[in-house]
Amino acid sequence: MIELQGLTKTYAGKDVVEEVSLRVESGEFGVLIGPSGCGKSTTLRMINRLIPITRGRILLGDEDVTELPPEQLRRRIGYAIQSTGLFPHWTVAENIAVVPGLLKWPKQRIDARIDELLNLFHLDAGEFRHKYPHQLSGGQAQRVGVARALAADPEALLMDEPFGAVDPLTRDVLQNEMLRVHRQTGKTIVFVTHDMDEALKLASRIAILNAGRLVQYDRPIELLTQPADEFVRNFIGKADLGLKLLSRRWVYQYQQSAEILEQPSSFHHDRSSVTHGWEIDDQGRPLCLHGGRLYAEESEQRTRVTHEWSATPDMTMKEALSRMVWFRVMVLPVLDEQERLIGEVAMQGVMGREP
Ligand SMILES: Nc1ncnc2c1ncn2[C@@H]1O[C@H](COP(=O)(O)OP(=O)(O)OP(=O)(O)O)[C@@H](O)[C@H]1O
Repeated sequence: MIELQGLTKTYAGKDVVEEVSLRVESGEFGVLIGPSGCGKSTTLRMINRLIPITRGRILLGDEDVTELPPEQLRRRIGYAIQSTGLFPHWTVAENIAVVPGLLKWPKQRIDARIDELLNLFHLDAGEFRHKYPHQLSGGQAQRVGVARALAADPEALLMDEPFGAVDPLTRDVLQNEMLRVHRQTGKTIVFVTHDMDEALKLASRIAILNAGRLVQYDRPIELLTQPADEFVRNFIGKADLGLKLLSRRWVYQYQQSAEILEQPSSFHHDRSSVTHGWEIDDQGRPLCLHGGRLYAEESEQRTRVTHEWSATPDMTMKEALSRMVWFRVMVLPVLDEQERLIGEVAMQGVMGREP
């Protein structure tokens, strides 16, 4: 747990962070967001004492961080930043080993930890251990940066716009990995971003700062449905509120059972309704959708299931809806890890309930 109590930072007589109080519970994913210059990074850097506090207190568990010895602070709080901060003349393994080395872990334990972390981020240890930062793509370097922050198994992880510098596709992949790693490790995270979509996707709680002050600290859904004031409403962006809500909903919440056709060849679409069914192979993987197209004249067509044209339970409903629109279908198959059909998610299901 990390708790800020009346946290204040003053530069040249001006409060750039002013009386900020909030609590990120153990295992929570807290996000700090706000316009440029609102004090996000300053707040984050006070937590690990890179910047001295002017007033107020920060607790890690029930201990005041200003009273922790530096090596304890390094072990208990990991830190990852946008530019990764990897040492360019050190290999990936040497970079990850920095804090465990400072803590004088035995070599064997450090080696095992490096492999474990590279695996966690789906980087092949044999291949990546010996690479130098310039031999990595932006996304790979970012993974190594986060792996390094996790090296000594800290209870909390601070991240300052870690995915700010990568392209949108890689960013999406890294965000998904971050969610998975958060689920797997249960770390308490404080994450700074200026991207509302990123915040809504990752956060269990979002703190909105404006000019050094905390304006609202809430769960994403509450922020979207009950913004504290006009500033928050504008900051969230009114335009695609419905889609933003769906970015906080997951396919498994909308998943329904799928009808499997015993005799696909005899399937005939009834034009008055949107009935449809799935043809599967002997492994249970979907081959085709019969019916279920967006337009009536297409409704008798069979649609071959492809990897892109499907959903997984942990996909956001925004992504699922986007795929339905793109592929002009009313329904997507939901697949398990072996790509077997475990259900379906339908456009009607999205429309038929409150977001
Ligand atoms: N060392 C410093 N001396 C004086 N003022 C500073 C210093 N560091 C930051 N500031 C000021 O404090 C305010 C908050 O800065 P901070 O970097 O925390 O903002 P931010 O919300 O992280 O912004 P961004 O999204 O642009 O990174 C800004 O107005 C900045 O100019």
